[in-house]
Amino acid sequence: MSNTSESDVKHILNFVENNDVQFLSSHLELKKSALGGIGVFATQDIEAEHILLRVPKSSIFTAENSTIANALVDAEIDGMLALSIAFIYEVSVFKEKSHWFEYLRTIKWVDNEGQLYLPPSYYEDAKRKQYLRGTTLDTMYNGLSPQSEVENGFSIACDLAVKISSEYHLEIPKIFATENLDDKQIWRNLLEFVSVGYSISSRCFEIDRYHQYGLVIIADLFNHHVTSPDVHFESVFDVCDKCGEVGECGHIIAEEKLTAIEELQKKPEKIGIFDHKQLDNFTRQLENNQELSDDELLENPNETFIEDRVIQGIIPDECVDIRLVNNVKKGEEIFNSYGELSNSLLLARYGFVVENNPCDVVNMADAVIQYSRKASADLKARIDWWKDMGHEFYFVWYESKRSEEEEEDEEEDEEEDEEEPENGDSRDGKNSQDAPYDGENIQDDGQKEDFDKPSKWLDEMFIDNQGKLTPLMLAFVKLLSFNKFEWEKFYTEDPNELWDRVKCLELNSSALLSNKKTRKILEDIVAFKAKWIIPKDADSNIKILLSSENFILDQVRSK
Ligand SMILES: C[S@@+](CC[C@H](N)C(=O)[O-])C[C@H]1O[C@@H](n2cnc3c(N)ncnc32)[C@H](O)[C@@H]1O
Repeated sequence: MSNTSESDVKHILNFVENNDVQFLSSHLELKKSALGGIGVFATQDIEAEHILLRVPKSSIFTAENSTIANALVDAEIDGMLALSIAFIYEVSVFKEKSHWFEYLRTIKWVDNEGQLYLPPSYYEDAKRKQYLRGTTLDTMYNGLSPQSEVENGFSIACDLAVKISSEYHLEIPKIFATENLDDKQIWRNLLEFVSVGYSISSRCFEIDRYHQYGLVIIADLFNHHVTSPDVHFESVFDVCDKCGEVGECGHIIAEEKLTAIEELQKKPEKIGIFDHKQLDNFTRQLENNQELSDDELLENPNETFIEDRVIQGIIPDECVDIRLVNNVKKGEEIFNSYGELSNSLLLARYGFVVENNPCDVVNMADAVIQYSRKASADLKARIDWWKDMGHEFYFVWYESKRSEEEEEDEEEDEEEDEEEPENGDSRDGKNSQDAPYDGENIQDDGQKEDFDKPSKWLDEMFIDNQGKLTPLMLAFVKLLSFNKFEWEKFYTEDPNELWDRVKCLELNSSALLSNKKTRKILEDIVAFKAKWIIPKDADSNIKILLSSENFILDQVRSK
């Protein structure tokens, strides 16, 4: 989808040269990849742990670093929306005058034929959309419906452009100049806005609490590998969200001072009357700490950077790094991972899919609904119970059991690690372009909501690439397999009793398959999923996505 052309590599390298970016050019080259666009390739063998790229946060394109940063802050616009608006101003208003132009000009949102890159929710060809109806992209992520967040974002951006024009006398970017346009023309502008957002979010990284999302030169050229990524994106994420400082800064001191005042005022009986001297001592202590941590930062050595062009005075914690985690051989393409993403999510966020994607899944929501409609009154009662309360209880029980097991594993690992030396790297591994195409809507895995999810109980019904059911779907099948007596014995709406009972719903995949009754229930549900007929005239992304769903369901059918 969003691919860089070979002729743009020189602009990228110019920007690198002029912006204190450390790039291991002695061992790497940017050239055409078989996957499309540009990729990053090794020109010599490189061992794991080397840093391939170090970019000061001040050289990352973020809303905070952009020319219109103040206007965005004043308007309280942040996240991906701020990044998209800032990008549009740099490339369409400031152009050559922009500090960022040499880099941002290389980011395309239209293809060579002038067609906009659009996510499935905004495909203009109705047939293309139709081919994806009923797929996981549709049923699990609602990824074929226009996104209200994007459309609200567009209207916020248009209003802001008018405000900026009157306050700062800046021209209104064409994309936001909607006054006097008819609905059709406004829709075209909206589509272009969607396309810009889709393109930049397919290559942006989560930087830190201050910058939020940003475009990191060269880091955004690594293509995605599902199973064995070679690099890791590293950034100190926990910085002051007001100024971006690592460690104690004036804002944090002020915040801690405020908290201290509140604490002192809250507990007069313990601490006595509010004591200014006590508080000033506390503040001085914090200020001293800050000086200390600044010194520490300056001393931070840079051992693994093998580039000859090491720039003096760069503070590693104020940079983001791309670190190699695998050994790579001369001539190989070096890959990042954008996350363990199904084809539906890859298509929605990045505009491509992967053949034989081990992270692919098929959502069974539609089949479960149809199965439920045809079920007997007895089974319907169980399904209603599961929908109303069962799945929530089971989810909480299952998660707590899993975290207990993880804690036990960690304790065991810690015991084993006690003899081994520590790595010492405190940087966050905010890996990959795990960020959204529409900014506020598609989000980091597990942290925020993906699109408008239909309903959690259905959302958890899916089958993975190995033909395995999710724990909640397994439990659902087990519930349906109870005979009348077992169900009556199990059924309760008393939360205290339920906590103890839900554990008997636990089932694993091999137990499901070895039991005739549970296997039959699964077959009955899967029977509501028709096999996709692969349309000859569909594009390759659609063909791969549909074939992958067929492959996953065939595995269940054949068992
Ligand atoms: C962050 S960019 C990577 C660099 C990109 N190749 C370029 O030329 O700018 C992400 C885009 O690269 C392409 N891409 C990355 N990994 C891919 C893969 N495994 N298969 C197909 N396309 C991929 C997609 O077009 C995606 O939207």
